[in-house]
Amino acid sequence: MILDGKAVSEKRLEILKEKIEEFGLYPRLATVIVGEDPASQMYVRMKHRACERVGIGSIGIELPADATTGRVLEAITRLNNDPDINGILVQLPLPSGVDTTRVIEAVAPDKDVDGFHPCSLGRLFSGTPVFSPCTPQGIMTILDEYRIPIAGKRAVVVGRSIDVGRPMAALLLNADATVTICHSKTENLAAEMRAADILVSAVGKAKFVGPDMVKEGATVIDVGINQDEQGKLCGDVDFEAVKDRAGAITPVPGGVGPMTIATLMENTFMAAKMRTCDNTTVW
Ligand SMILES: Nc1nc(=O)c2c([nH]1)NC[C@@H]1CN(c3ccc(C(=O)N[C@@H](CCC(=O)O)C(=O)O)cc3)C=[N+]21
Repeated sequence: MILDGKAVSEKRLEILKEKIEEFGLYPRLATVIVGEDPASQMYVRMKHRACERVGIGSIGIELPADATTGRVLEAITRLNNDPDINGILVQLPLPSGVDTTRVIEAVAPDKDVDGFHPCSLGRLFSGTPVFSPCTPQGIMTILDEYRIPIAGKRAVVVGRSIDVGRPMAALLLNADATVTICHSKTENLAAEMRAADILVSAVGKAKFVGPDMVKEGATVIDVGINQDEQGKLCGDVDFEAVKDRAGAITPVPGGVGPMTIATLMENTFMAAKMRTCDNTTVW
């Protein structure tokens, strides 16, 4: 079975659009992009387009590639203090001259729709999440939509980044999976991966996951964004070689990517709702 992230994201965006209307809210997202990396620009454009579609206002802050950390922090402080902005997204990666950790930690936790702030990650790891990072949360949504059982299952996450691997493991653990995190130093990696009922690959290497690493019937989630020999977009998984062995598998494109954006919209709605309706501060 192919897990159609595009279709699930469309469905979730439609539902969200109705909810936003029903609540009479006009959430607003600010994106911050530093430099002119074409891929980053494309992702940010896609995010603004999604905002428009569901009734979220958006503004884009663009800083030059040589902006100092101080200059980026200044922009974030302004957005933190702007009552019209509910969510702040700093597009990653930042240029090497900018201190990414300081920038992430400068975002007000109640506007942290990316879920990368230590407050958000701390909540997630304690099992009381507020904003979960969009890519792993989007993966949970897709597993849920297709009714893939998680509780008690063996989940293996390959990759330990702050934006994908670590929060993915925390979300799966919160859903009662037995979770293993693998990384570049893992011994007997293929054997670890072969034990997985749910295998999440966030490695960044084309055709990294072959059939010898996949248990028959496993659910395979491909977070990779790579290029094949022809320069075509492809994931970490050798899709053609794995698809018949896997019980369920996400394609690239059309799998995890669209879910990331749909989840960002949901997080931004949640940020607006928290401020306007809940009348409580979760922090
Ligand atoms: N602060 C921050 N938050 C992010 O969420 C974030 C980020 N930085 N930096 C970069 C990554 C990457 N990312 C993607 C979003 C959508 C697709 C997506 O929709 N991809 C389409 C294909 C698009 C194409 O044709 O290239 C698909 O897979 O079907 C992919 C990747 C968000 N990221």
